[in-house]
Amino acid sequence: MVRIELKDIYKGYYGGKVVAAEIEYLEIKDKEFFGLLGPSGSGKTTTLRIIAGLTQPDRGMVLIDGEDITQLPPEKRGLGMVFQSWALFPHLTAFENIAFGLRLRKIPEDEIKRRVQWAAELLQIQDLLNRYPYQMSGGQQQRVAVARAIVVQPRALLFDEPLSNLDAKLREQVRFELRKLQRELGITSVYVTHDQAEALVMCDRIAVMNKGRIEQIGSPEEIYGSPATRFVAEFMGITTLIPGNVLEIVNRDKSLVRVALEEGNIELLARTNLEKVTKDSKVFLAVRPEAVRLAHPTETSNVIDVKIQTGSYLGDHYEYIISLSGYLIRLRTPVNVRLDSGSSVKIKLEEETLFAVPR
Ligand SMILES: Nc1ncnc2c1ncn2[C@@H]1O[C@H](COP(=O)(O)OP(=O)(O)OP(=O)(O)O)[C@@H](O)[C@H]1O
Repeated sequence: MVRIELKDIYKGYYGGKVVAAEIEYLEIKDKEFFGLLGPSGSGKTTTLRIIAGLTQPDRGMVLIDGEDITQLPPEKRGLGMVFQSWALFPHLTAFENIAFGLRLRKIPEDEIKRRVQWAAELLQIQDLLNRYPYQMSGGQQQRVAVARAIVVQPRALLFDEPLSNLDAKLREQVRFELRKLQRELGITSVYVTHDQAEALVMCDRIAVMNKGRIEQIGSPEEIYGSPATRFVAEFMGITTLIPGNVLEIVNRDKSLVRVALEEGNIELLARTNLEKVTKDSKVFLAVRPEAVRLAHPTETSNVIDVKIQTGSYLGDHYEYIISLSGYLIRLRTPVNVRLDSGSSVKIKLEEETLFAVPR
């Protein structure tokens, strides 16, 4: 079992002007694939380096399975790392790159051969073991870097944007392979990325970071579907936030509230987090394109009249811009449904997909 905890961590630079990481408590569970997600400079790498022992925190503790390892040097923590740059040794073959950590540990030669073979098979790079890094593609080098990290049988794996040097198509493929490998090995992993989609498809849980602090921890569904703060809502790709006030709690079990938008005399039902939002709370209604569609004639709940402003053809659908309470939102329709600019339509805003975020 390998469980990682951070307690009361603080790391600042320039006399505290820059807070690189400030984390009250974070637990990464056994066998979990845990994502640290946030924009550039939000403290993801600092947090990962503190776990690795490459950065010493100003304050706080790092624990593995309850044991305080804060003072332990990186090489004694038993953690495997895969970096963005992969950092393969250019003058060593794939085999020697993978074997490097084993040689440092003075493992006998036949055991080294066996273990490198094991890692190479897992990553399907058996045929590449005699090649030098310059003789391999980016994706192949990346596999060698992962093989090198797992061959020492680390207690946990730490990834820092390991796929960012790969093109989009390969990145998608390797995401699934990495995740499959992690499951097979049952190894606790921490994965740093600034890519929302990557975090959503790969991780069991995600911590969204902003300015060194964790804004929200949750499953991909929770982070995407129930953002706890405005920052998370915007970072996870919600295009429009419309100010409103909560009139009433409509259904506690479904976390459904009625929100009055500040402009335009419009009331809408939306989901929210009832631990943070109560009657009369000021909120933003977070509207994603997938919450908006044309209303069926018989629908009445969350249906409003709007005017189409402009439209664009996007190959597999149309996208129209409409104004809601003075804010622009998107309406998507299939290519067989064409609407004219200036025409009036009824749209439905799905209660289940609309989310009210505390303001
Ligand atoms: N060694 C350092 N000296 C000074 N400031 C630093 C140092 N390391 C990190 N910082 C600052 O701490 C903050 C967090 O940096 P960090 O690298 O952890 O962010 P990040 O989320 O990993 O960003 P990126 O995605 O760009 O790598 C940034 O403002 C950064 O400039």
